Amino acid sequence: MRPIWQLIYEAKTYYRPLAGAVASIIACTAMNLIGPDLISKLIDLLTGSFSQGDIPRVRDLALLLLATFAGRAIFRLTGDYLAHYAAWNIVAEMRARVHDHLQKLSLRYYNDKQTGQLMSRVINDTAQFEILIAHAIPNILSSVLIVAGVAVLLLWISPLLTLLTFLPLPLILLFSLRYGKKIYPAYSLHQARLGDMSAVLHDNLAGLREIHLFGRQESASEKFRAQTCQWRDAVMSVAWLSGMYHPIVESILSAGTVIVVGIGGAMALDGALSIGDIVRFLLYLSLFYTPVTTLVISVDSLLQAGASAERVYALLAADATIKDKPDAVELTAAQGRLSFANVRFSYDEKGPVLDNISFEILPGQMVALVGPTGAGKTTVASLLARLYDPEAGQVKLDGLDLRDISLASLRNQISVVSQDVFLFNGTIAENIAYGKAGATREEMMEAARRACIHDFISTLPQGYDSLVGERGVLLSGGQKQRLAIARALLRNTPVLILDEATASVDQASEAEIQAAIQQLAGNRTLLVIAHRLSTVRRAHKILVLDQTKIVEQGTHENLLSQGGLYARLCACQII
Ligand SMILES: Nc1ncnc2c1ncn2[C@@H]1O[C@H](COP(=O)(O)OP(=O)(O)OP(=O)(O)O)[C@@H](O)[C@H]1O
Repeated sequence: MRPIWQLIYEAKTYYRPLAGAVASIIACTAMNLIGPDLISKLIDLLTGSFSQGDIPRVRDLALLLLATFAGRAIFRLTGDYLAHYAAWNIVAEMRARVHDHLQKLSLRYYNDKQTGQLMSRVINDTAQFEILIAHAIPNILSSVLIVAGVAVLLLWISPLLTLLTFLPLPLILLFSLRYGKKIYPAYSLHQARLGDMSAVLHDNLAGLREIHLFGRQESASEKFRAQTCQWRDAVMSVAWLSGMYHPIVESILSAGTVIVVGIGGAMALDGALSIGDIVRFLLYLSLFYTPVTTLVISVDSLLQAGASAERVYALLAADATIKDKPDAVELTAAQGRLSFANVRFSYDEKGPVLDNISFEILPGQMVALVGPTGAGKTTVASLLARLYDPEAGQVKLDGLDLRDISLASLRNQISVVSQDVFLFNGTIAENIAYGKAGATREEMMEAARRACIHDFISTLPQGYDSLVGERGVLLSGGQKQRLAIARALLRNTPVLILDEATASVDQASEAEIQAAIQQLAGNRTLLVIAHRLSTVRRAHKILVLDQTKIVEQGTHENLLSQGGLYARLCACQII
């Protein structure tokens, strides 16, 4: 229940509409309670010594009843609107908050998470808050008010009959407590299964190309179907529990009606109660049963929202490990001196990916990082951009430990073109300008020219305003890479890291891009990670990474003459 209290506490920003909703609920309850009283008065009048002179009283009672019903409708509408207004605002804010938190969390957090699962928390779990705020809590409030009001009125009509009618209530309470214990885990499981199903759906849609290429549509369908079956089973277990609960509660409650009809009828015959009182008692009793059932359903929703709130707050409690120190330095224009000092880094308990790595890249130098696949080259780039922090040692820019520099200012000094280019669904211009807000068309075109993509863009009917499709599906791998290079060049940062940035580009274009990038070296620091060693021959220094260590470093000629790993790698590529 703690997450529910936390959510209710956080809803305080909407106290005005919520207070309005509460006031409307109270007014609506009052209207509900007045109705049976007016009807029984009418019956008393009609079954008593009714005369023509009583007609105005009948008319007044009817008009009052009409006003009560109209008032009830107006207050219900107002309460409903205000509660929904607050609820949907809270859901929207919560979704934005969870999204923003996800943006802040370090990459390490995502290592063991599935995108679909996280999407389910942002969309499905937060949707439960609307049910809580606009339905469960107002229903609980109005039910409690009606139950309390009706109990007082019933006691007032006949204390004996009331006590007899309420005999089954402790049974319902006991039963409800046991039910709560069973249904809460069932709701948690339901939300978890919903998350699993979203995760598989996300994988199957994102990996559609691979599914087609490997002819795995059937296995993808089976996987999704299996997940839907698990979700269905979880929903069915919730449906079974709540489906069983409601008829049982109703049956216990209906014992009350039997008692009123039997014992109340006998009391009326004895003259201890009037027919009007019996009718009033029965009308109030029917008012009493509905809220008791509603209360149960609402407690259900409350528990379901509790399970969702728990999942959402667990996500919000995850701490961003990569964050600014309170006294972080704002770097405005870095010189671009990069260094690793005895750096050790592991992704998990499997052991270090980098161990005791030290090197320095001077401003304006072009340094290449080469090595076998999986040696840790991309990891070096990630540490330089502070996507991760080292376990031991220091990564520095201009002699400052990256942990002492504000993240925003650090990222303003470094551009990284990654192996896997990600383009956003939008136009080519939007994707190039992504790295520099407010870039002019001219600047964008200049960057595109340097990345050898301008000519291609010019052939498109809509030029720079052409759409790239989701994740850039409308472009080839090489075109995407060139766009990503243009995006990085436009930023014009003192440090540029190219991680296999030209791997999908044909050799002629690669030579052109290399020449353009080479021109950049001199006034910026360049770290080039490449498998195609022909692209790194002119580097000031080549670092050779293998099995967590830098095993060789020097110029192309030096390293070739040493006849070590670099020479062997070059021999394989016959450069
Ligand atoms: N997010 C991650 N979680 C766990 N292990 C990872 C993660 N990313 C990379 N690794 C592991 O770290 C090691 C180094 O990976 P890295 O991507 O840095 O190698 P690389 O030299 O860039 O490889 P390649 O040349 O194939 O791109 C690999 O063994 C890889 O399996």
